[in-house]
Amino acid sequence: MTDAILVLNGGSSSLKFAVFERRDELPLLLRGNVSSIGQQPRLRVDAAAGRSKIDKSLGEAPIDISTAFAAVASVLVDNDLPRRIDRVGHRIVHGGRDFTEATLLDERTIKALRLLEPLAPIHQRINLDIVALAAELLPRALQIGCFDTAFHSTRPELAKIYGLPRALTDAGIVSYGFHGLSYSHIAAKLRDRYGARAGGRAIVAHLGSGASLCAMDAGRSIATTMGFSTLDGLVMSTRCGALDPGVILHLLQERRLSQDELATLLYEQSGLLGVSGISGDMRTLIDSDDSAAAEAVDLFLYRIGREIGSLAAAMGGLDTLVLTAGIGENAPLVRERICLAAAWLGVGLDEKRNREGEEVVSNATSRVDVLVIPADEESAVAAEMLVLRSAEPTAARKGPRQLSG
Ligand SMILES: Nc1ncnc2c1ncn2[C@@H]1O[C@H](COP(=O)(O)OP(=O)(O)O)[C@@H](O)[C@H]1O
Ligand SMILES: CC(=O)OP(=O)(O)O
Ligand SMILES: [Mg+2]
Repeated sequence: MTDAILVLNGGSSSLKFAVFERRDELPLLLRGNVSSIGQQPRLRVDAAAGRSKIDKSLGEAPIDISTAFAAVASVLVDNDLPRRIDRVGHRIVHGGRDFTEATLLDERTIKALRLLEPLAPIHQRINLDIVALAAELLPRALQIGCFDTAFHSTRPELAKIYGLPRALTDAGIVSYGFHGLSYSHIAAKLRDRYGARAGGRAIVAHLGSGASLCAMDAGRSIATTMGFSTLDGLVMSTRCGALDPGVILHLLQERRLSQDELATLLYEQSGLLGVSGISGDMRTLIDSDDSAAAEAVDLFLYRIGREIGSLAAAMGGLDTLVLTAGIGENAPLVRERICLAAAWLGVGLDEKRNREGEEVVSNATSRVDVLVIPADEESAVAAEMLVLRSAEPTAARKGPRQLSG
């Protein structure tokens, strides 16, 4: 019997996976992840009905995506799941202009998505390599892509265009925004809690290895800190975040960096890692006594504080603040400092609730509800796959446009 959906979510430091029964309520069969892929990888599998939890090291050295996938595949096999899976849903980070809904990943679509690799170099290739690995393991299953960029396609035009000549905007050099599957899951949770207004004017902080903020009005994206590529906005684990474009010109013209050197610098050697010189992992930095580690954490938080002000301005106020993803869910200190930075907007934190990891962490006098909601891109992907009416995707029928000059 084939009745299950496998979801695969390749992030910049992890490969997360979940298996759901293909029914409206999406009962969860199994969930887990390989984390810290570039450092000291670990495999974790949550306990599902009648099965025991796994939490084990995969060695001291970084691993590549096929090794991480092999660990996931062996968990699926051990649980006798491959014979039940007939659809695999993939989180694909960049959908460009054409892919704004769940889409069958046929050869032509994969080719179009490969063209977007330079705009998300530490994700897109890996996401598409995962599609190939999954097709090898489950040759009879449909492979379906769900896109991080799609959720932000509803933003007003002014939130998308840059102050560049019109021809470049027309060629697709616009802001796309990312982490949309995480935001769409949070929007669904806010609707469950508050009804159709979904917490009114909300800022959601997705703080993982990659980090961004999204301003949502009634559950729809109004603005977000990431843009054309996954470099923009906040300071991240190894990515620089927003940067004066003059710095890029300087590095090219005066320092004579090659294109590859520049991409490596901005995507892999900057952010928390570059500023601290120690690590891109927030846990390590919080535990460190080194002043450079403290400065990296300070910069991360300073930029979040400023961007919260900017996004609140875009919505004309703030009713709800949500913290999510690896750092947002697990670092009470980070939550405390974000709430302090947003106190002028009426945010008040209940320190005890925050330390104890409650879902609502705002205090009784706070004008803004502050919530901690676990990121669940896997459920968002599974939900999109359920509503996929036809296996033939609109975007692929239209024929994808390329980003071109
Ligand atoms: N207890 C913790 N305290 C601080 N940071 C944490 C904690 N647990 C996880 N993190 C951080 O979360 C980040 C990874 O988040 P995650 O959302 O899993 O990343 P991604 O999906 O981008 O691979 C890492 O920087 C890690 O240090
Ligand atoms: C888009 C992005 O940065 O994703 P992640 O945080 O999973 O690396
Ligand atoms: Mg992630």
